[in-house]
Amino acid sequence: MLMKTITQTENLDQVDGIVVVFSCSDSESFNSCLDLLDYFKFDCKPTLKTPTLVIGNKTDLQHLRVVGTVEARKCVLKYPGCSFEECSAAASDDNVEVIFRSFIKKTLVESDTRVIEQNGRKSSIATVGSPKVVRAHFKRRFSMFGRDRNGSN
Ligand SMILES: Nc1nc2c(ncn2[C@@H]2O[C@H](COP(=O)(O)OP(=O)(O)OP(=O)(O)O)[C@@H](O)[C@H]2O)c(=O)[nH]1
Repeated sequence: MLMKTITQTENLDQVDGIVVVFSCSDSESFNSCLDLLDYFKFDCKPTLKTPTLVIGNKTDLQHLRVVGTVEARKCVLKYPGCSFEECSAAASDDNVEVIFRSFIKKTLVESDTRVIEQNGRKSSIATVGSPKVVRAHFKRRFSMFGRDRNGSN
């Protein structure tokens, strides 16, 4: 299903971030994840710098775990621009939202930085702006995530 989504994506070099999810209880899914990282980071050169988050899901199934945290992190961090987290989408108290919010924040900063670099300007508002400017920037960019389905906050 994931591969289908990828082949349909024509402008991979224009994406702001990539999230790859595997199951900690399925070594095949981890191998597929590494195949995807090979594709993104080595075959698909324009996305080399694109922030990429790899998530080991299903940590609630500890008794079925076959992919170790240390091993997975070590493999993933070898790829440029990659970070690694683990979570459980099934455990209601898990930090899925925190992980995604933090990654989105990172992609927005890096995407703004890339745009500014492409436009040939010297500084980045996202990384060297005053705290006030940065706060206003994120408030604007995150306002879309704080709304419920009716559009109210
Ligand atoms: N125990 C547990 N089950 C999960 C978790 N996340 C997803 N699942 C279950 O795993 C199954 C597959 O989840 P999907 O959301 O369909 O994910 P998918 O990537 O399309 O899954 P695949 O069928 O493996 O390709 C479903 O039965 C989910 O309920 C998790 O964190 N813990």
